Amino acid sequence: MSKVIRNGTIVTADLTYKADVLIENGVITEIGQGLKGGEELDATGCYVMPGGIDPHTHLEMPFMGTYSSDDFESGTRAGLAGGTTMVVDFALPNPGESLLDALKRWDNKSTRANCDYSFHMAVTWWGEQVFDDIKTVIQERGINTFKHFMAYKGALMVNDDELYASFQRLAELGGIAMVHAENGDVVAELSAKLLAQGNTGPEAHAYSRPPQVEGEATNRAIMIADMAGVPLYVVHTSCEDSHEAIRRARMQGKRVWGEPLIQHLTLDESEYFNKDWDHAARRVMSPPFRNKQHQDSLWAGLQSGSLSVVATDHCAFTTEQKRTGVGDFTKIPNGTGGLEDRMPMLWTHGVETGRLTPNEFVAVTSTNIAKILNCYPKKGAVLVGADADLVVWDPEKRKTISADTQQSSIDYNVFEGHEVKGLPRFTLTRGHVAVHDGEIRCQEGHGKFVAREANTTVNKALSTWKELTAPRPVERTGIPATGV
Ligand SMILES: NC(=O)NCCC(=O)O
Ligand SMILES: [Zn+2]
Ligand SMILES: [Zn+2]
Repeated sequence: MSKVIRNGTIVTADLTYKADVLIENGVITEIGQGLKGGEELDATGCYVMPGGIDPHTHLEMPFMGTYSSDDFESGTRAGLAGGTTMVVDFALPNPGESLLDALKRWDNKSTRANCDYSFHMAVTWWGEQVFDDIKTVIQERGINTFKHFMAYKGALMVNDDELYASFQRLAELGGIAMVHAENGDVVAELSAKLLAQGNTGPEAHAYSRPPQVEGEATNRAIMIADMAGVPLYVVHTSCEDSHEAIRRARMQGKRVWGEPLIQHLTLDESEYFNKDWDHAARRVMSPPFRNKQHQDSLWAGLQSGSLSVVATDHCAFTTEQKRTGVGDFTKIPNGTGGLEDRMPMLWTHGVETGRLTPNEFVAVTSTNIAKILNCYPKKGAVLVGADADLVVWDPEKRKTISADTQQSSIDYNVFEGHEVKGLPRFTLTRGHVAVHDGEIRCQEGHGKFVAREANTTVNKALSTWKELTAPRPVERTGIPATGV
């Protein structure tokens, strides 16, 4: 049955106007005045926006001896409740495992998704197999983004030679490199020293990962990407040190994007000094929360365009899982939740405060990442022919965030007690109304994989420039004879 969203104001990354939206077979088929459809959704007083895309989640992720607790069912349900209609998760090969085998595991997990999803591929080791698999992953599996961990020494971390080899391969095949930018060697040394000095609590997690280690790794990744000629996406940019590197690179014309998280934008390091061990440990993630100056830098980056996307890095562990690290902060599983809260928190602290316009909100929660990932305008747009992944956003609707009412399966929420203003009235995933005025009507398994082709316009521009400016031998006349 067709649906029509009536009486709303459409807000996209660049336009704001009043119109109705007709949806047939999960796709937007008409935008205009006075439209009629089988089912009518009243958007009076609301903004009709592209559904959010969260490009950074870890659902049912094997990590630090356990699995993150939200899976593709509860995670995507949480996303939809907060206006997010697509997630991009990271497929992680074990050391020595082929990328394609890892992808099979992620294919199996994702069958329960309530909304559309895609994958980034992680490069966690390097060898001939990975070199070969990258081609298959890009050309046959529709995945064009590859994440590299510069941290988690002895587990997921790759070294500079591996980064360079992988980045070169991606440049050749039209992929995009992603990095978790922290100097893993220094973090390992600092962690051991802190433990030896008796710093065993969750606050030591923050001491072991100061902004400098993130800034250094970001600069290094930018340099390696530039040498390899590949576009670079820096995940969870948390501080000025890293932002400064990204800002400078962009001003130099390099193709680099930065992704702050809603947690880093709205929560700060004081959380780690809470006397309650559980409170502090629940907020342990990498990079850790920073001080207010770093937060201001991230907001300024979103305002000025030097940072492009707001994500969550949703990787939710229960209190019981966090308690594995009692007595040794290095054993606290790293990760926090946020899928349900990203859009309302960003609206409340961004749009309601005047830091962001509604159009900028759409850009950083949906449209920019759809363009970077190469799934625009199927996703991230309110256009005829686009998927009807939409959120009807009520700017007057309020709630207090609480674990008691959340969709996530964990037993707490890092935003507990925060008041938000601006929430979905309806969330539609390919035309299906998954959230109806506060009621959750998800359909398990409704989500489909979104394939993304390589060689985006940015890849093409960069390779053209690199070819034009490549080192060439100077043609000379009168070369002196050798061996005289
Ligand atoms: N961020 C975090 O602490 N956990 C998830 C894995 C990662 O992205 O580093
Ligand atoms: Zn990371
Ligand atoms: Zn992550």
